[in-house]
Formats: sequence, C-alpha cells, structure tokens
Amino acid sequence: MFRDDLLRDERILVTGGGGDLGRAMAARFLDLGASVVLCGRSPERLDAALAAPAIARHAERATALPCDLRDPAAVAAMMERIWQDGPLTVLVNNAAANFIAQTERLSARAADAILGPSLHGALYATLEAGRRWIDAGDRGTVLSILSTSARTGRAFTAPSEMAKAGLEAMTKSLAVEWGPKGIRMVAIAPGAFETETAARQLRPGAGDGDEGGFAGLAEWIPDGRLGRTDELADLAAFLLSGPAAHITGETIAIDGGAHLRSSGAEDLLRWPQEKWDAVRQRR
Ligand SMILES: CCCCC/C=C/C(=O)SCCNC(=O)CCNC(=O)[C@H](O)C(C)(C)COP(=O)(O)OP(=O)(O)OC[C@H]1O[C@@H](n2cnc3c(N)ncnc32)[C@H](O)[C@@H]1OP(=O)(O)O
Ligand SMILES: NC(=O)C1=CN([C@@H]2O[C@H](COP(=O)(O)OP(=O)(O)OC[C@H]3O[C@@H](n4cnc5c(N)ncnc54)[C@H](OP(=O)(O)O)[C@@H]3O)[C@@H](O)[C@H]2O)C=CC1
Repeated sequence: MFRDDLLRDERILVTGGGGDLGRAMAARFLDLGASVVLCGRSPERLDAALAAPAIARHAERATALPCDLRDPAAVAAMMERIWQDGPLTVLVNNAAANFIAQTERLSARAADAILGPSLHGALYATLEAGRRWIDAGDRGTVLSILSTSARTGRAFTAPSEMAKAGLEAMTKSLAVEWGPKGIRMVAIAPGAFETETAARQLRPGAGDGDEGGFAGLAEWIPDGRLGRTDELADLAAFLLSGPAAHITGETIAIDGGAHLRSSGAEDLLRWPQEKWDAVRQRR
C-alpha cells in the first residue's frame, strides 16, 4: 500500500507503545523505515513489545524508555534522554487509561487516574517535544489518538471523554499557534478495536451470563465489524507521511460509521444496579 521508505526520515515516540494499538503503530512505522521509541509505565510490557517479531525484526531501529506520563519531571527527563541521541520528528500521544463506572461513584483519585495519563500526560509530552522543535527551528508532527466519543460523549466513561475532547482542542489550537513554526497537529478518533485492555476495562462481564467483551458490538456498526489494528496503523502512517503535509488540526474517525448512530455505550444504560455493583467489586 505504501512505499517501503515512506517514513525513512522519521524518529517517532509512541507513548503507550507497550499496549496493543501502540505496538501495532510502532511495527508499521518500523516497516516503513522509521526509528521508533516506545514509552509506558511497565518495563515488562515494553520488553514484550520489543521482543514481538513485528518489532524485533527491526531491532536496530526500536528502543524503549519506561516513563510515567503523569509525572511532568519524568516526561521532561525522558525527552532529554531521547534528544541526547537526536531530535524526534514525531510524537504519537497514544497512552491512555479508561474504565467504565457510574460517574457519581468516582472518587477524585479515580478521575485523576484517567485524566492524568490521558490528558495531562499527553499535554506534558506535547509541550516537551514542541518547545524543543521550536527552539531548534525543527519541523515536527504530533499525532494524538482520541476516540469517536470525543465527538459523541459516552455514558459511564465521562473523564475519558473529557480527556479526549481536550486533546482534540489541543490539536486544533496548536495547529494554528504552532503551524507557522513548522509543527503539524493531527489526530485519529478510533471506534471499537478489540484490544485486551479495552475489553477488560470497558466491556467487563458482570456475571449472570454476561461474559463481557466485544461480542455483539459489531451488529450496531454500520459496516458490520470492529476496527482492525492494521487499519489504524496504516491511517497513522499516512497522516505522518509527506503526502499528508497539508493536513493539520484535523481528526479522522476510523469506526465504520458507528459514532454517527451511537456512542456505543447505550446498552450499559439498561444495566441494573446489581451489575454495576458486581463490576465495582471486581476492580
Ligand atoms: C466501544 C469501545 C470504545 C473505546 C473507547 C476508548 C478505549 C480506551 O481508552 S481503551 C484503553 C484502556 N487502557 C487502559 O486503561 C490502560 C491503563 N490502565 C490503567 O492504568 C489502570 O488499569 C487504571 C486506569 C485502572 C488505573 O490505574 P492506577 O492509576 O494504577 O489506579 P489505581 O489502581 O491506583 O486506582 C486509582 C483510583 O481509581 C479507582 N479505580 C480504578 N479502577 C476502577 C474501576 N474499574 N472502577 C471504579 N474505580 C476504579 C481506584 O479505586 C482508585 O480510587 P480510590 O479507591 O478512591 O483510591
Ligand atoms: N481499543 C479501543 O477500542 C479504543 C482505543 N482508543 C485509544 O487508543 C489508545 C490505545 O488504546 P489500547 O491499545 O486499546 O489500550 P492499551 O491499554 O493497550 O494501551 C494504552 C497504553 O497506555 C499506557 N499508559 C497508561 N497509563 C500510562 C502512564 N501513566 N504513563 C505512561 N503510559 C501509560 C499503558 O501502558 P502501561 O500500563 O505499561 O503504562 C498502555 O500500554 C488509547 O489512547 C485509547 O484511549 C480509542 C478508542 C477505542
């Protein structure tokens, strides 16, 4: 689909690179000639990502740095370490945290557990990369992974939708402010992709024959299926490539049209209180 050297001159940081979608994007960027740095909290998850065949076959161009994005000093130190080996050309804000809960029962700590990495962490990383690009007069691109629910809102995951809507506002705002400095801001809004954590955090079974997971979701998606990680990775690669150079401030949805008919959480509105109590017990 793309030339093998499409991203040859790019050096890309993928936050949450040990997660399913982050790993898929990193593998695609490597296939297309980029160098990639992965970050996340868990060194084990990062090591597993580096050892995955799709990444390990490009081992000379793939590295990882553990970093908790909720800590601005840790983000600054990570960027300092990365820049010692040369500038990034792309930041992919992919890391996030999310879980379903009745919003009125969220503690402040629970709200911060979501807003911390999903909103603040992405902003800290954007500021650290952006100011280095601006100081050096370098070009750069920030790709943020949002969610279609930044557009629709979504019941039972309000803090995550607030974070994603905030990142969309950042994308539009900085496209204008940083555009004259050579920095491009783009975003992808995925619909449902069956990743391990999305299934666990957003579609947990609640007993009573409810197995949870993504089974049954496809039927309300207009094209009848969930997203595939390779499709998201290809869209990301295009948005980072030369042919997309005039695209900035935009968010592209990839969801088979699902958000035009539903946020995807309407079934949860029918859950009885006992199901919510069961899910809460299991966290
Ligand atoms: C149709 C599909 C649409 C999909 C749209 C979007 C999908 C995604 O975003 S999927 C990506 C999801 N990925 C992740 O969440 C990965 C990262 N996960 C985590 O970091 C954790 O799993 C975490 C989010 C649960 C929180 O981790 P941590 O910061 O370590 O938090 P603590 O365990 O210390 O808890 C802090 C605070 O939060 C409360 N809490 C945690 N889980 C739940 C829960 N399931 N329900 C309610 N409250 C929860 C926890 O109790 C703590 O609060 P206090 O008890 O008040 O101290
Ligand atoms: N799967 C889906 O259906 C959808 C996903 N999305 C978005 O796509 C992106 C990837 O999701 P997905 O691959 O499913 O989820 P994952 O949970 O697999 O990936 C998220 C990654 O974020 C990392 N992370 C979380 N908190 C922090 C932190 N404080 N500091 C550094 N890294 C952190 C996690 O690594 P670690 O725990 O090691 O830190 C994890 O690897 C997210 O932005 C998500 O919101 C949007 C819509 C739908």
